[in-house]
Amino acid sequence: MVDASSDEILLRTRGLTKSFRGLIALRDHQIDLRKGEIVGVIGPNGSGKSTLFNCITGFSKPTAGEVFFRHDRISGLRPSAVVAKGLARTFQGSRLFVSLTVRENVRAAAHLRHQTNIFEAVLLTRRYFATQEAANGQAEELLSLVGLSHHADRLACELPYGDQRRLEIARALATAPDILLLDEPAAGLDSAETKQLADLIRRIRDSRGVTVVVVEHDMDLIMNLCERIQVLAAGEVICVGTPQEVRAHPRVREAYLGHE
Ligand SMILES: Nc1ncnc2c1ncn2[C@@H]1O[C@H](COP(=O)(O)OP(=O)(O)OP(=O)(O)O)[C@@H](O)[C@H]1O
Repeated sequence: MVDASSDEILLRTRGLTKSFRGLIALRDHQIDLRKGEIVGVIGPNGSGKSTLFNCITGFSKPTAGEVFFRHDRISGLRPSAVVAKGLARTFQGSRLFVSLTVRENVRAAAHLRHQTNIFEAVLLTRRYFATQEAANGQAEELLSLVGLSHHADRLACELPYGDQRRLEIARALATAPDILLLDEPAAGLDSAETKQLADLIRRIRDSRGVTVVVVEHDMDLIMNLCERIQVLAAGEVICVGTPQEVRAHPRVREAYLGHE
């Protein structure tokens, strides 16, 4: 069991801004993420939540501002370089390899971490086999963590929707991240599946020490799961606090909770 959260700051954004032809989707964003915390990002549709994830993970180039992971500036890096630093994400829609099995999906992601070069693969070196074995072991461990071991040999496209979402999380974890960013992980899940998801996210943090950021519209999930919540409205941070503080904040009620 890993200590819940520490004072170590893993991720910082400063002045992070993104505009699309004049429309400011994210303005002067700032957050300090502490190691081991579970943080929620909420806000009405179009408030900049996905833009924030895209700017942090290299899928979108910020117009201004910076992102730091530990002491490294990561803004401007390609998505694969951001993953290699230790940040993994899931997307709003499914991005599984539907024609691969569940196990193969996790193995494919593990390659981002356990890299072997083409010569080792052709020459079948000892290091190549060791790397393959490590990736296999890790895939089994992750499938067990997300409760999908019994589906390991099924095609990803055959899984029920809720299982596919958990497979996406296993795939992100296969890159051995320090920070996991989940974009609307509960979308399309029923209330029992959403509860299981919350348990899984807590398990991931508790057993692996992974810091988690969740963008979600499901208020019950956010309020029950997150220790700290940041609220965006029209691209700006309007409040950061505990679930209780956020719930009681007048600007949040006005911008978001009032329109539930
Ligand atoms: N590639 C793009 N080109 C132009 N405008 C964009 C682009 N991506 C996002 N936007 C705009 O930026 C604003 C913020 O969008 P974003 O998707 O970040 O919001 P969101 O909070 O994630 O919304 P939702 O909850 O609906 O997913 C919106 O006005 C959106 O239309």
